[in-house]
Amino acid sequence: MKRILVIGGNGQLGHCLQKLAPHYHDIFDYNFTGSAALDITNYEQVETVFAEYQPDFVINASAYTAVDLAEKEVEKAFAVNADGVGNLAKVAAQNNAVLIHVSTDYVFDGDTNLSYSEDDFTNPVGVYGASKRKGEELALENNTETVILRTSWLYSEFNKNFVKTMLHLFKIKDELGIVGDQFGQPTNANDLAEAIMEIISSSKKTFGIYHFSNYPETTWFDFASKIKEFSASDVKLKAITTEEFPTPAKRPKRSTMSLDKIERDYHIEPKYWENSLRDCIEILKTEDA
Ligand SMILES: NC(=O)C1=CN([C@@H]2O[C@H](COP(=O)(O)OP(=O)(O)OC[C@H]3O[C@@H](n4cnc5c(N)ncnc54)[C@H](OP(=O)(O)O)[C@@H]3O)[C@@H](O)[C@H]2O)C=CC1
Ligand SMILES: Cc1cn([C@H]2C[C@H](O)[C@@H](COP(=O)(O)OP(=O)(O)O[C@H]3O[C@@H](C)C(=O)[C@@H](O)[C@H]3O)O2)c(=O)[nH]c1=O
Repeated sequence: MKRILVIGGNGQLGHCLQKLAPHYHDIFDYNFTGSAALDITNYEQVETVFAEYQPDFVINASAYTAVDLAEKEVEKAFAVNADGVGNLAKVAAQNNAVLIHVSTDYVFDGDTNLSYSEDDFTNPVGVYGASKRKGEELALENNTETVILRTSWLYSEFNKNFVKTMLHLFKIKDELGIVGDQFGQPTNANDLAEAIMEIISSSKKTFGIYHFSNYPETTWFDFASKIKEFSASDVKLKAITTEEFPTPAKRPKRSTMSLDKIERDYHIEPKYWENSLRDCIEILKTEDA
């Protein structure tokens, strides 16, 4: 049986992978680790866990994801998102393990009207994006058998994310201003977990960078408006500009990614974000009931 080591098992994506694991228990053995058991910034610890478990595949679902705080905690963001990823890639290569690493649309500056393809120029506008881009480079340099999945605007029923923040704010506010001039593609992390497992299960693997998200593009305001509709909230939403919602970190204006390559190489078809959002809100409603 092939072995999968999941790093960041307690995170949002980690939880989605755990939820999906029973579907694959006949084919794969899993080891889910949190940062207490495996801190990827600690090279010796990475080596020890690999030596003990001997994984065939490593899914890196761990990251420093606090976009605004990263502007202050630069070293911490780079330690996890860059150096830690380099550690994983090196040790994975020494152990002949395939690395599936997750990255972000925030590696792009967003100053475009086109969808980004995988080999487009990166130019992060914040520390989080810069640290994730460095992580991509270190992953590819240190392990030729690396698949990088860049995704965007991730949410799910687990952990902290935009959908859960909105649902909380809808309960405590009468009116909310939401940025309507930043464009991107929301992605249900459960769909990302499925894509990762399809790639791992695929008999023919191609490596390198792939984009994966739900589609088509939208704005944070339109995304919030659908969250309001699906949750039957009567909060009042107002579209505002980026300038009207100042944040410590700059965010890309339009980070929409083309999804053609993953469809061509792995036959993974993109899903409509509205359908995936509806699924998530239905789950959250039953949890709330
Ligand atoms: N969230 C989003 O909107 C988006 C996320 N992404 C990317 O998707 C991936 C998954 O994100 P998501 O699930 O939302 O992230 P979360 O913030 O929910 O989870 C990240 C996990 O990383 C773990 N972690 C942090 N530091 C370390 C470390 N030094 N060693 C080991 N583990 C560590 C934490 O573990 P513990 O809890 O055990 O401390 C945490 O559970 C990340 O690569 C992220 O950059 C891409 C686009 C959008
Ligand atoms: C809470 C809130 C946010 N916003 C805006 C701020 C920002 O421009 C946008 C999204 O806010 P957030 O801070 O929740 O999202 P943010 O942390 O920027 O989300 C990003 O996270 C990282 C990890 C990624 O990799 C990205 O793909 C992306 O998902 O919504 C409002 O306009 N009104 C509000 O009330």
